[in-house]
Amino acid sequence: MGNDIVLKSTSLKTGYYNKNKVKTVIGDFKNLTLEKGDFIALLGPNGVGKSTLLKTLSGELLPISGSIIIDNRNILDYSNIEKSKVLSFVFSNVQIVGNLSVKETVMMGRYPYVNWWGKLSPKDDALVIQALEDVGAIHLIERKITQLSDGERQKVMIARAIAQDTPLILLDEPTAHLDLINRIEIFQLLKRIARKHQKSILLSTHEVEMSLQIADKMWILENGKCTIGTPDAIISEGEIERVFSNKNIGFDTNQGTFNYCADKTLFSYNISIDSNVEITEETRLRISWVEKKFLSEGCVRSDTPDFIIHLILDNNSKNLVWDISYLNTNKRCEMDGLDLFKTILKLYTR
Ligand SMILES: Nc1ncnc2c1ncn2[C@@H]1O[C@H](COP(=O)(O)OP(=O)(O)OP(=O)(O)O)[C@@H](O)[C@H]1O
Repeated sequence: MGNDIVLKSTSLKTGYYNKNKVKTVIGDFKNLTLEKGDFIALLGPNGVGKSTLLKTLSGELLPISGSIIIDNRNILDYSNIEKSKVLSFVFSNVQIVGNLSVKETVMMGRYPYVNWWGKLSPKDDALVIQALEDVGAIHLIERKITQLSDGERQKVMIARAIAQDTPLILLDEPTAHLDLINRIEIFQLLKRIARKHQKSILLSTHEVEMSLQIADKMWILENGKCTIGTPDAIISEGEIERVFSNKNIGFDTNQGTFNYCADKTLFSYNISIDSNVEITEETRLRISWVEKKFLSEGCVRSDTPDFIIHLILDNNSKNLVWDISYLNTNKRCEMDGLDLFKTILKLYTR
């Protein structure tokens, strides 16, 4: 195993045994490798087997077959205490045991290293402080874990994993239930940790757009198989569209974002801008959002459209207005996208 490889699995099958010892294979993976400093997002639809894979890689679940080597040793050969020195696992639903303080919670990450007398050393104390500083939660150190918000608690659980100081950190949906700012913060924080401490980090997530922007590599699970690649490779191979798009969700490969589309085509349109209109950034933005609205309603752009929509400067009001041509009718309406859509819909359905 190369020096930078932290985990390597070979011919790994994940899954479960029922009461009668009948096995269900959930995932079948040829080779999976995690290297030092990797920040990897594990993605896939609900129920595809992300948690099962993480639990198997962490040794919580036995593989159906195949091997997992961590730090040059088979995971089955590790005692629990030895395993907690090579990998830490952050769960999505934080199980709070007792009424511990933030400091005591992060201290738990140091228990694999307690000395003969079961005592934590000043070095352990320093590592706990450092971990809380790394996640930006040092100000919470004296608080009770039960008195934190979900985002704060998640940062503390990540601090505990940092304090555990393992080469490998696995996280199961660490951003579930968090608001956008906290989701981005957790992603960036984990990436910083991967870089700064050369940890290998694998997290399961449903954040496709964020993973494309922040992760080094993506592992995409589908039908029990895993496709691995950098975001640019994954996008250019059309993998995101294939796995995550459907008739209602389109993927914009240039922007790396999803667009919501309607099931049925309603009407076709074309938008143009009058030469008297000054095209500012705001106008351009407005039009692009009008088009998103149209897309979500099932309207398609066409060169031979049902509706010709022209953005003009109204001579009287000096405001920008939409001029709509449909059959032999002309109608005007406010710049607003919803107003435009409703006006067109009325003409179309009358
Ligand atoms: N203990 C279990 N015994 C049997 N089957 C299980 C068990 N836990 C999960 N499964 C099944 O294994 C499959 C994969 O579940 P898993 O939780 O790994 O999916 P996931 O990709 O993490 O899903 P989600 O995105 O919804 O969290 C599902 O069909 C699930 O019902």
